[in-house]
Amino acid sequence: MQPDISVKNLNKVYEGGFQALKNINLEIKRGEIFALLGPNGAGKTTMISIICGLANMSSGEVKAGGHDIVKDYRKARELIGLVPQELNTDAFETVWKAVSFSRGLFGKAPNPGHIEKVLRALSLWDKRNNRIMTLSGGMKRRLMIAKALSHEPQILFLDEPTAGVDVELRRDMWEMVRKLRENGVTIILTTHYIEEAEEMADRIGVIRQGEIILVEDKAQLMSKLGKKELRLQLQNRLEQIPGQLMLEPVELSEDGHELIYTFDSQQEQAGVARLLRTLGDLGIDYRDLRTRESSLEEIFVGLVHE
Ligand SMILES: Nc1ncnc2c1ncn2[C@@H]1O[C@H](COP(=O)(O)OP(=O)(O)OP(=O)(O)O)[C@@H](O)[C@H]1O
Repeated sequence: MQPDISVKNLNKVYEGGFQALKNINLEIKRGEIFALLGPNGAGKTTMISIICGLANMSSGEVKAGGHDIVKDYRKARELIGLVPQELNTDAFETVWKAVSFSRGLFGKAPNPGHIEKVLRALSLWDKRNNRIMTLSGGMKRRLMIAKALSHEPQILFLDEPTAGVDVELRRDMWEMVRKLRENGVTIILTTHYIEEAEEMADRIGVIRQGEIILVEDKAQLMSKLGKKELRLQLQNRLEQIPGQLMLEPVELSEDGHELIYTFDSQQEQAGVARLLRTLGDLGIDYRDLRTRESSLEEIFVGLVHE
């Protein structure tokens, strides 16, 4: 199946000469949730703006649903909904009008049935006659999504959908995004919140200083780059790591009561067996043994600081 979004050799050089995107290549599959993760200023918004037709690329080729976003602008744009970081709608407008108007911008015939469905799905139906200025912050966020869905897009971009949102609303948003995906919408979200990518994404792309440094299935990423840690609580305090363990990836806790052994998730368990055997040979007893896997956050921090 052709990808919903295909980006080839995309470059963006801003006026003044700053290169915000460097030869980006990326394909987004139909029906997936793709999280684009990167630190401040990495180029996430720039990339989304180009794909959504709000900014020009310097070179490269981008297609949405097979349509070139420059040569076949209208067809490509019709397929895409964008939830920007900030709401840009007249505060005096009503919810119903704002969402209906958004649909009209795409040249689509009015469809009150669809607008009603979207507003109900986003729990905004009761507020349809309210002016936007009377909505709470969370409702305004949902309104932005409603506007983006007004023209029935196949692909939805969410630019930091939960920045500054409380935990409860964040969970609601996640739930909503999942429902959209169930209905066949392809979703690309940018986020600073690694927790969000971990919770939601099927695949993750990491962008750093304008370059995509990795694209991977979430599960594979976590098993490939994740580390495991084995902590042994010692029966008796150690002054230092015994010579026999010097070549192993072992650390001694500051108080001397714990040995910490770190290994790659993918690595076979042979190292652990060897460690435990050596401890047995040395007569070092332990009371307790715990393992821990690194979170996506640790993987991400490791990646962007490499
Ligand atoms: N209009 C512009 N002119 C010049 N440089 C720009 C312009 N817009 C963005 N940049 C620069 O391009 C880089 C990427 O910015 P962008 O907003 O795409 O990053 P981001 O990953 O979305 O960051 P954040 O997470 O902070 O939103 C930054 O260094 C930024 O200063």
